[in-house]
Amino acid sequence: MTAPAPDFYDPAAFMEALVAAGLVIPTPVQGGWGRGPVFEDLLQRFDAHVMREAADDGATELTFPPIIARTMIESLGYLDNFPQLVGSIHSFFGKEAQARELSQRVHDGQRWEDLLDITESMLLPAACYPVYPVFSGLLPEGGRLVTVKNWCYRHEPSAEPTRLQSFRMREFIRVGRPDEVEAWRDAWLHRGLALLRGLGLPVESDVANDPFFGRAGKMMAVSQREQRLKFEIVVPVIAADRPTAICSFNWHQEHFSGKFGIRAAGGETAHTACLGFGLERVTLALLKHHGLDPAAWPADVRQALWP
Ligand SMILES: Nc1ncnc2c1ncn2[C@@H]1O[C@H](COP(=O)(O)OP(=O)(O)OP(=O)(O)O)[C@@H](O)[C@H]1O
Ligand SMILES: [Zn+2]
Repeated sequence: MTAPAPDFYDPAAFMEALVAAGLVIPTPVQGGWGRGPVFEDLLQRFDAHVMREAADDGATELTFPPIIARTMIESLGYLDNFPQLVGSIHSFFGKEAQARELSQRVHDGQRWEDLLDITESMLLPAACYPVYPVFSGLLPEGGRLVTVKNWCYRHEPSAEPTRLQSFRMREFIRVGRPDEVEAWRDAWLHRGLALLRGLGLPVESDVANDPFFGRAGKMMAVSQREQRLKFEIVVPVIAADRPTAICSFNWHQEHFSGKFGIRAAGGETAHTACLGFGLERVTLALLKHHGLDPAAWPADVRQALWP
């Protein structure tokens, strides 16, 4: 093996190389870059690989748009925990006169956003959120397993290639008796590590916490860690000493099932857990570790992704 180049973990140099190779297409939005055909092909191939590995689990695939009801965001407590990340959809509800004013202000280079009003929707921050209400009521024996893939929005603009404002997640969502759900989470933690190591990524898992807002948020983060409710699989992508989370496991216990009245087959309140692969981050990790030309990737990695 050759030693990595000195700039191996320079995020700006990595981004520049991705752009020069046509893998990534710059746009004026930080963390809003476009994907070239090779990048997108790799991302879809990784997703297909995950779906093949999970095929025997029999997850039901559901598809939702990348928007979510404002009332859902309110009831999920997202505004209490992550107000810094939200994306809210606004539109124009005015009449002719206001439309003329809007147009005039745009042409005059003045601010115009106060002429908009909120709509009933917000941008989806996590692919699993629309799924929980689907489970409302009494679950069948053995609970349920659903998978979704979706675009997620988080307002965390950054020039760093692995921190996007709009990105995709492949998630699996398990709901059932507390012991079933915990066992599923534990099993997938091992499966996830094996799957990613099988693609030549030097991944590790660790207890983690969500980026809860503010001072009260610090305490929530500590408690989440103490209860070991969140795990991440991490791999160095833009820094050797600060590995990037490419897959996260969240055990919500009764958080969602209490809100949406989800009961296990025996009648007790169910538990839920989800796991999500960050698809752009996995793709970036593969490019970082195997090089920017997928034709030259190790044979076993190619075999897994080009079966
Ligand atoms: N801003 C982002 N850009 C790209 N991928 C992301 C981003 N935020 C999260 N992800 C991916 O989605 C997965 C699931 O999201 P989750 O909410 O658990 O992330 P997170 O723990 O908040 O991530 P981080 O701690 O890095 O902000 C993460 O493991 C990661 O791979
Ligand atoms: Zn989730």
